[in-house]
Amino acid sequence: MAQKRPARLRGFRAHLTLWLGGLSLAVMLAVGYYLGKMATVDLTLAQGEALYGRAQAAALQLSNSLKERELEIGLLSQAPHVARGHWGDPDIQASLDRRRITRPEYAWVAVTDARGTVRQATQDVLLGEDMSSRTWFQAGRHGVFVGDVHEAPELAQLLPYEVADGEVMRFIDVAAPIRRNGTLVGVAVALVHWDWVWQTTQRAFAVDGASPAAELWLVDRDGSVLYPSHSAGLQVLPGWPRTVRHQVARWDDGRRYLTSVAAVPPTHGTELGWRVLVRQPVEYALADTWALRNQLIFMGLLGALLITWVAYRTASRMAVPLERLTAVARQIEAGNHAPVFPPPANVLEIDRLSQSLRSMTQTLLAHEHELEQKIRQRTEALEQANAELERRATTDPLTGVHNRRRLQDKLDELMRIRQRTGREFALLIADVDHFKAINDGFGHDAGDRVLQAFARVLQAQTRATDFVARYGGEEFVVVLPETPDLATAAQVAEKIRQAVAASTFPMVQTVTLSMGVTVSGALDESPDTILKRADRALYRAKAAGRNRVEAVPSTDAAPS
Ligand SMILES: Nc1nc2c(ncn2[C@@H]2O[C@H](COP(=O)(O)OP(=O)(O)OP(=O)(O)O)[C@@H](O)[C@H]2O)c(=O)[nH]1
Repeated sequence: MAQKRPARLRGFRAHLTLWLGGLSLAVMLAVGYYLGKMATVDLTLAQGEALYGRAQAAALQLSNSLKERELEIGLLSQAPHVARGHWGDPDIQASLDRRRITRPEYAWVAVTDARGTVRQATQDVLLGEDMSSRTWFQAGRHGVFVGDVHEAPELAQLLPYEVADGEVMRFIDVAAPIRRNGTLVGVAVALVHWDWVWQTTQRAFAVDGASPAAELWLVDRDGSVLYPSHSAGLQVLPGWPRTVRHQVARWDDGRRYLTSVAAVPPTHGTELGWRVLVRQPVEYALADTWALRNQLIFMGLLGALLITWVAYRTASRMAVPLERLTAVARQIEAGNHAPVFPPPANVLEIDRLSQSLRSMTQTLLAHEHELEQKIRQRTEALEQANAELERRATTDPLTGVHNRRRLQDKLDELMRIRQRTGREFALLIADVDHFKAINDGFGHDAGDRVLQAFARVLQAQTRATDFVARYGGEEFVVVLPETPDLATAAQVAEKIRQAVAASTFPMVQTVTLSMGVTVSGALDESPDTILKRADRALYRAKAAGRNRVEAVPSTDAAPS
């Protein structure tokens, strides 16, 4: 089954940094977002109120401007020389002209009689014309009147006045009744250049440039644009609630504007129902708000970065001693029994870990040392046991000399050496004479003791490099590896024979032996042929009367 791959391991440092960094980023962004939202709402409200204030100021300015005109025409209508109703009076003409000249907003100032015929007029425009059907006349007979803005093409041709390119000359009618002793004798009227009134209003609006890119519009009671004239007639405030002072609205051009609407206060005589509308693109209106929001986001990110950095530093402070401890643990793992532990980290848990690792190492090392001791002791015991086993496996238990199995191995080894080096060796078979009689006469134990003493004599008479083994019963084999010469071998055998004959044995006192001697030769294929040859020589010695040595050369072929 395929093993699941382990997840990629991250260091303590990376873990702590990632977690704290991520957490602080999330918290900072959440707090920043919340604060930003609050600030945005408050600032947007404040901007809206400011814009509304400006719209209101403009509306007031407009209203005041109209009221001034209203007052002026009202005063004109009440002037004694006008109220007398003597329409030929040159003072009336002078009054009219004075107003037009001193106040450029007046396009035309006139007085009519009670029937609506123009009796005096600046520049004699429309003099003698019947104005009884005009709204201003109808309304002006009953009281002071300010009319809506209107165009007057026939008058525009007669009146010299500069208007901006693309603009149409438009006017506001201001009229007031002329009464003498309470009886209507006529109507005083002035056509005020709307353009002038509106520009005055606009100048007041833009006087300090506090609202960049803001536009001032005038809207009538139905929501149709009165000014600027390029948008005249446009419906701009469908569904604008009366109670709402300002709001961010998307306009027909697709842009979003902070928009504010203020009602133009009524004049003394007329409730025009106009409203001043101010709109400012949100990128200008809310620039401060957005800047604050960006600052908050920036501060949040900066804060998160700072916390991440602190987290990284803190994690490093803790990770470094941990990494050092890990290195120490690796040294111990690699067999270093005396690792150098790092200095205290001044962090309780890490120092405790270091202390634990140190004492654990000492305990482990003590155990390891103890284990090594035990292993060494056991190994020694095992080696001794093995040696003892080996000794027992290769030693004759009665006499202590090599046994027949060991003899076989020795002969095999010598045969291999002979094959490789050509070095020959001698082999002697010694047999106690009449041993049966000893057993029979003195008992089996006595026979054993004789055999032990016999083996000791054999060993005493041979060199350390020679090899003595019990071949079986009372037969022993002596191998002389460094004696390739038959005569020398026979001399050694003779020496042994004499030594045995001269020795005193337990119980039986004297013992003799017979020996067969031979040396290995080129024709010998196995140890067996050599043993058989020596045995033949022994047989000869026995046959020749015992207590003697018989030697057979290597070339002596076995009888077929
Ligand atoms: N005590 C004792 N006797 C043994 C041991 N091994 C063999 N014998 C005896 O040795 C005797 C050997 O007798 P034989 O083979 O007849 O030879 P011998 O009596 O020595 O006669 P020759 O060799 O002809 O001189 C036998 O009686 C065996 O029982 C042994 O380990 N201990």
